[in-house]
Amino acid sequence: MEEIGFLGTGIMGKAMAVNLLRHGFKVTVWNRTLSRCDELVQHGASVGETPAAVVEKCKYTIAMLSDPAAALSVVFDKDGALEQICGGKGYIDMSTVDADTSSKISEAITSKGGCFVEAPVSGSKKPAEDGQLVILAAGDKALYDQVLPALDVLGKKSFFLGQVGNGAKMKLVVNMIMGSMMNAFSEGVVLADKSGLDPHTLLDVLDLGAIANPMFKMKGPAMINNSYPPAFPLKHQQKDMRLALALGDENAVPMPVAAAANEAFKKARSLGLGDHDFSAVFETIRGAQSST
Ligand SMILES: NC(=O)C1=CN([C@@H]2O[C@H](COP(=O)(O)OP(=O)(O)OC[C@H]3O[C@@H](n4cnc5c(N)ncnc54)[C@H](OP(=O)(O)O)[C@@H]3O)[C@@H](O)[C@H]2O)C=CC1
Ligand SMILES: O=CCCC(=O)O
Repeated sequence: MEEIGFLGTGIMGKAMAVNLLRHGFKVTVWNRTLSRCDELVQHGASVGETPAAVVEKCKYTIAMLSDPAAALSVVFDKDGALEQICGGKGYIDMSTVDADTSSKISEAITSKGGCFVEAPVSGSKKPAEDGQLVILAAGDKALYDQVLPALDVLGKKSFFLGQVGNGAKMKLVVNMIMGSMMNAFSEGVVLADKSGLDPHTLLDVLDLGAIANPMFKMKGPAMINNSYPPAFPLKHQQKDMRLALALGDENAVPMPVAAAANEAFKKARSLGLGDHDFSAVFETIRGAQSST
């Protein structure tokens, strides 16, 4: 496949770009904080000075950026990707954003003759390192087919969901469920502990029953030790709850559970936990219990 551009080398972008390099792809990376590209250079990446420079060099460019503001800025600002988009170029935005943001980017790219696919992902740092993401793509089917060899390296399964916006919406629904689950799980672990049960035994019981899942299994032991090394930063989970609640507003879907979960993530952010893993929402319950 042609050389791939990669914009955004945070937790996910770095792991994904390294994975592409390991599988023999030529990759040119850019990150707002350029020094964060250094490690990728050691893995064989080239560096572009700006998003525009990366798009000029590469037929296909992937973006993996924190939120809607970042995704828009990297496309529309000076030296942004849009400056070099033209016929034959493809732009694949894998950031988690809302459908409106994705549509704005899609319209701008296609108005200059380029092709656009949104492709947010399920799965976190480790699945990104291992090429085990679940890819929720939508947009230009021809571009999707062209970049499948790269998506197949990044993920264990890709869904093509039709028109632009459907990938973004699917991702927000999934993360809304995940954020609500994390809150219920946190309450359960604290309740077990405070009522005299061993929380480790709770994890064993959960793991054998109908609500067993990789998230409880993976995050539970660290949470019990009050340890939250960032795989999925809490500030991004709260962004996803906010965007999912807005989608609920648009569609008149009552979501009281998600709204309460969002409040807990906001509280965690106000306690300075935004850069911790999203499981640090546990602290808002543990802390409330210990102060009473
Ligand atoms: N971590 C996870 O488990 C998962 C995350 N996601 C989603 O993937 C995306 C990336 O997440 P993750 O890698 O964890 O996040 P990080 O916070 O680790 O990285 C964010 C990236 O966005 C860049 N960025 C932030 N603001 C701007 C801006 N205004 N202009 C240009 N670049 C900007 C950062 O650059 P700089 O280094 O300069 O700050 C960095 O490259 C998010 O949308 C997230 O919701 C999806 C699935 C899983
Ligand atoms: O958006 C982040 C998703 C994290 C996960 O799926 O484990």
